[in-house]
Amino acid sequence: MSTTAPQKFEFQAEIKQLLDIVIHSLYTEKEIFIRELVSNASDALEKLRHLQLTEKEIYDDKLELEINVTTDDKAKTITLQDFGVGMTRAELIENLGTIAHSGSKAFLKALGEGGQKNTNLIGQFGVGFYSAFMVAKSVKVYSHSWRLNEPGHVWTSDGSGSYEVEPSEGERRGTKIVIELKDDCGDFAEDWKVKEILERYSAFVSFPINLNGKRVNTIQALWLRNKKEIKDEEYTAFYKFQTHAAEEPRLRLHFSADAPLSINALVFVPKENTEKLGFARLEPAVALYCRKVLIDARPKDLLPEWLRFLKGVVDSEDIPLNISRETMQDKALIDKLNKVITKRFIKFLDEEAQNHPEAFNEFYGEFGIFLKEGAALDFAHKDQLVKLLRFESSLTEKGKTTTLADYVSRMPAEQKDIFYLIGPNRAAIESGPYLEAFKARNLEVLFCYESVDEYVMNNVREFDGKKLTAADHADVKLSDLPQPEGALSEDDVKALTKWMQETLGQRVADVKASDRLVDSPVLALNADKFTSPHMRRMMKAMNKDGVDSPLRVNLEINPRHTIIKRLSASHIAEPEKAQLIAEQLLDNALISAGLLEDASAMVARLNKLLETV
Ligand SMILES: Nc1ncnc2c1ncn2[C@@H]1O[C@H](COP(=O)(O)OP(=O)(O)OP(=O)(O)O)[C@@H](O)[C@H]1O
Repeated sequence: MSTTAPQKFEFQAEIKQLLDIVIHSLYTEKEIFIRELVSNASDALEKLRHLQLTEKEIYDDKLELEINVTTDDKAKTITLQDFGVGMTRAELIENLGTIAHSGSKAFLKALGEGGQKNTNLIGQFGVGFYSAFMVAKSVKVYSHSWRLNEPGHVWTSDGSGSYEVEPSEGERRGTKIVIELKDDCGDFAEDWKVKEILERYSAFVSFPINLNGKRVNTIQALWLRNKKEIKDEEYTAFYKFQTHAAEEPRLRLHFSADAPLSINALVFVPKENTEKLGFARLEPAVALYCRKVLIDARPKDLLPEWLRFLKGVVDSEDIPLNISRETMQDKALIDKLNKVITKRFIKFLDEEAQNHPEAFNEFYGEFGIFLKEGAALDFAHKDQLVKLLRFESSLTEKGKTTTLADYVSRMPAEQKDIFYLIGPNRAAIESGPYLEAFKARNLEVLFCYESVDEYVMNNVREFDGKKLTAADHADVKLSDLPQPEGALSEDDVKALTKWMQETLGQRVADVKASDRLVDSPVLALNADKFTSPHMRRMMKAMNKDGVDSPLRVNLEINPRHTIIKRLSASHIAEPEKAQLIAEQLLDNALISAGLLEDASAMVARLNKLLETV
């Protein structure tokens, strides 16, 4: 048969099935057809660039390697033209009439497994060239191969089961796809609409994209360039473009890997942690690209939750372009990417901590809470993350911090646990009664000021084989100190604690002499093993059930303290005043523990006590 007359072909059965679904699905994100066609155009240009290195004779060789998109809002058409490799007649038939590409095959396979009800699968795969039929009444593909002696052809179809191919005179090299839009898809013939879509999906495509004669993509895909050749200003400009930030980034990591996956990543830590400022929980903002084409701007599982503060781009050639923006089909692949990037980012933080401790500490002050979250919840990375945690301690200056490893290196041989205290700030912890027993025994205590710290410490549980232990926990056993002179006798202590127990009634579970107290008269330890003082405070604040029960504490008294000695001497002779003092001592202990829940009785009591002076 002559090849000059139009020739009609039936689509392969699978393509018919595919087209039927593409056309009839109510898939909402129709706009992705632009991404798919631009991506095909970019591939065709890339292939041509390679051919130019090896081939002497290329048809229409002077053409710019660019993509031109034009819209006609009167005729309701959109046209995408590239000056890439183009297709011969045989290639048009082979590539556009039979099921060639892997995405469509995977789509049909998944469809076969789930039946027709799975038509929404189309959103999960993308179907390359055929996505044009989501919006098209008809599609014309004009193409001229790069080969000199191949004439140009036009491929035409309305997607209903057959297509035609006929010669077309005067074609430039490459491919021009003219889409006559369906009536309800007229938007895609509007310049502003197409501009927005191109900017979103194709901003970094390496060939110029012109829309109605105007260049759309001007930013380079920085992440694919050699980092030695990139200036700081370029990184900053890219960061600002990508994140719409006004400020420079705080830290950046640019890396590539070939195994186990091919990855190019450029991620940034912003200046500020907006969650800390009270803004909403951050959403994932490291976009996933495949060879410069956007796959998903906010992929959910690309990074662990605790890395949600990172911004930037991850590009992997291993990702099939038709993976969806909505649901990542290839979970195993995303998991692999997640592992590689997380591991690399933790290593980067480790290096920062070693090489730029000041910058790291500033970062930690702003974003440390995310590392804590990771240490508590990300089991796979817990061990590495715990090493990055920093705390003030009883041995650091105010504002200076220690690592757990350094703490352990300072531990005396007989110390088994790593001790910590939770409090609103350094002054509160230092002036409280809990620290003094540890100080007297030269035991270092970590200071924790953030509300998540208790949760973190409970989840982390141990470091380097040493248990993390709250220093205000009733179970902590400390070594004996030499008894100073002038303490109450054992009998006096017995009598006083018995009397206090009776006097304070339900408010205390137990009263006993303390081996912890050095300078303070009393100390309250939580009698409830399961709800720490800090947890109780938080639960109260959140109005949680189970904290309505009256608080009961173990009260410890210091038999060497003047107030206690006086109380011992006077409680029989002046029972009324002694009762006021005992109650006030309990309230003082509760204040130090952050457990005083109702201060109203205290004022009246203090006034009464003052009257006795
Ligand atoms: N603009 C173009 N220039 C040259 N060849 C093209 C062009 N568009 C499509 N093709 C050819 O048609 C084939 C089928 O395209 P289609 O978009 O369906 O799948 P694909 O591009 O191979 O796969 P994927 O979309 O997964 O990358 C391509 O492999 C390519 O050979």
